[in-house]
Amino acid sequence: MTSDAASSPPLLPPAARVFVAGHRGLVGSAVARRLAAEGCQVLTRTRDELDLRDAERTARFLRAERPDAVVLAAARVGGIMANSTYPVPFLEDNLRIQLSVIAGAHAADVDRLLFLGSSCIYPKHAPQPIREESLLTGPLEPTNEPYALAKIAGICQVQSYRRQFGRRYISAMPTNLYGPGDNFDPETSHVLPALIRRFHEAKEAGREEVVLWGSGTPRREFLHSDDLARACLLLLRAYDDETPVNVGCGQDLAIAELAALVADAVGYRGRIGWDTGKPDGTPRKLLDVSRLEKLGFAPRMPLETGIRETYRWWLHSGS
Ligand SMILES: NC(=O)C1=CN([C@@H]2O[C@H](COP(=O)(O)OP(=O)(O)OC[C@H]3O[C@@H](n4cnc5c(N)ncnc54)[C@H](OP(=O)(O)O)[C@@H]3O)[C@@H](O)[C@H]2O)C=CC1
Ligand SMILES: C[C@H]1O[C@H](OP(=O)(O)OP(=O)(O)OC[C@H]2O[C@@H](n3cnc4c(=O)[nH]c(N)nc43)[C@H](O)[C@@H]2O)[C@@H](O)[C@@H](O)C1=O
Repeated sequence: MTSDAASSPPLLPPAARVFVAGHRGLVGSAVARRLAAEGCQVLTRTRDELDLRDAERTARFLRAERPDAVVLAAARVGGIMANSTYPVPFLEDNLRIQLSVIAGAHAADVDRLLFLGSSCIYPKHAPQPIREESLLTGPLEPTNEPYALAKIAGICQVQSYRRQFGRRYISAMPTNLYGPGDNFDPETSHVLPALIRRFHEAKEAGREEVVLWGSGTPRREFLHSDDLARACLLLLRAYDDETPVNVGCGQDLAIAELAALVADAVGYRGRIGWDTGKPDGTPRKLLDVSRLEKLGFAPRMPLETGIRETYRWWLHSGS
């Protein structure tokens, strides 16, 4: 599973040049910070400079730059409502980006690539905690099926380049993430930044109730983006197998419990209501992270601290 055989080149050379696709996003920005802190050279392009859905331009860019490795953290991403409202771009943008970047990396003879998937690739009712082996064993959660199918195609693409061409491409499946640089738009974001914003605005306006989506009973696992970035570095350096690797913290909580934590961090003291007309999504999504733990990973950021730091970041970000 791991490979640092003396005969083969290192999976990630010291001071490697790494193209981080999606470097302005939650994940890409954390990965770029981590790579730079560890002495790597980070190569970036904004979406205006290079739309990664454009296969020809992406291939040309990768051939010209020939990085040592690619981290594919560019994607069409969003919370439960964005996924269910815009299924077409969640399917098509992600398929296009993956086709451009993964095929383009191979054509440019880039031998190392990390593809970021998501825990939503697993069946809606997968046994908990979810092992990597649960992939393709049951029906998906309908609210994010197009996105999940695109991500499953990405995993298959990575595995196919390994099998047919011997490429050292790998996939990581992160749990729900949060941190600085997240999307705080109340309609399209994930739950944690949405709650920070909703509670903050209610506190500022002196409102007595905030109504959240769904029943509050679904359970989710949250990992800080800096912890994810450390996991990505570990995988780039030490993992070389076709099985995707789950990335999480190994603990989950109900959305109602998360709401209480966020309200406390923000200082909102009013009531919390639930709009059960809004979707709950998957009832539970807790990853089995034993594969990653065997490589030496342990998360560092406690959820309460991470929420407080992310709230502070957002207050000062002006976003
Ligand atoms: N956030 C989460 O909770 C989770 C995320 N993941 C995975 O992590 C990865 C990154 O997600 P995250 O950082 O949260 O997402 P963000 O939305 O924060 O960032 C996505 C990045 O992709 C870029 N991008 C999107 N479309 C294009 C395009 N056509 N051409 C070039 N760049 C593009 C965006 O550019 P721009 O800045 O210009 O918009 C942005 O920098 C995704 O693969 C996602 O599936 C997995 C599990 C959970
Ligand atoms: C990472 C993952 O993210 C998405 O899946 P999700 O985990 O269901 O995402 P979410 O963060 O949007 O919601 C989590 C829970 O929280 C509840 N909830 C309450 N109040 C708000 C609220 O105000 N906003 C949001 N977004 N959710 C809320 C919401 O009803 C749900 O029960 C996937 O589409 C997929 O893209 C994916 O991979």
